[in-house]
Amino acid sequence: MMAESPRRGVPEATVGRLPGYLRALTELSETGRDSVSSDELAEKTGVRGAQVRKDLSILGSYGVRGVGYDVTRLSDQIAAELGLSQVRPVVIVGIGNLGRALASYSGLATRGFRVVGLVDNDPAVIGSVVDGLVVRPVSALDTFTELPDPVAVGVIATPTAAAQEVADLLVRHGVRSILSFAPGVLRVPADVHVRAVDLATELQILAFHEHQRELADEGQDAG
Ligand SMILES: NC(=O)c1ccc[n+]([C@@H]2O[C@H](COP(=O)([O-])OP(=O)(O)OC[C@H]3O[C@@H](n4cnc5c(N)ncnc54)[C@H](O)[C@@H]3O)[C@@H](O)[C@H]2O)c1
Repeated sequence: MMAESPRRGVPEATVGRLPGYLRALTELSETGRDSVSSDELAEKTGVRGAQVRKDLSILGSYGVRGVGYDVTRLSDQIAAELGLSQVRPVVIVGIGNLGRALASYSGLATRGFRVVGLVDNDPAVIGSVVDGLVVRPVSALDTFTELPDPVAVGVIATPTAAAQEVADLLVRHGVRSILSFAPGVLRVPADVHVRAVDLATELQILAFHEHQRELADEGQDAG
């Protein structure tokens, strides 16, 4: 059975496609478009038209025949479903190559997130400034988690060896959503949501497909 998000039975796979629809709708809106058909949304997001219609109907949105979906209304609806109507504070732990790049990534702000804290444990890094924010020691996590608007997402950009320790620390500070860039599995309590971005795994999957193509080509040459 497909996993469902806890609140109202929106399948996890549908949730995973909503950001793509929202990005396409934002682009359309920026070019002054008022409406869009499900087939155009499908083309822009690489999802089948029938799937787009099904996903949107789960949100209670049905296109008008011959007109399609209202771009603004659908964007608002998806943003509300994703909980983007409020800005969510983010703290990044591990301000090395990747942490610095993430801290300066403007796409976070335009998608409803605000980096409020940068944390590292290296005295050589602590005190440096990245995109207007001073890197703080790990002990400063309290400062961010006790804000009136506490940290919603903790991003882990440390080496793998430190990732579990950092995840434990974030959880102890009440962070319930973690995005980890460190390869490997994190053990967290059941009410903590972890998303992992593993670049090396993605590249290895591409390598597998390259390898299959090479084997097929060799087979053809031999035959
Ligand atoms: N750099 C990339 O392009 C890239 C791409 C994909 C994934 N990753 C992954 O992201 C992670 C970071 O990569 P990087 O290249 O930025 O490494 P990096 O070595 O440049 O930076 C890691 C930072 O984490 C800090 N750190 C280490 N232990 C810590 C702890 N316990 N608490 C707080 N800070 C701590 C270090 O002081 C350092 O500043 C790695 O797990 C890596 O595999 C990196």
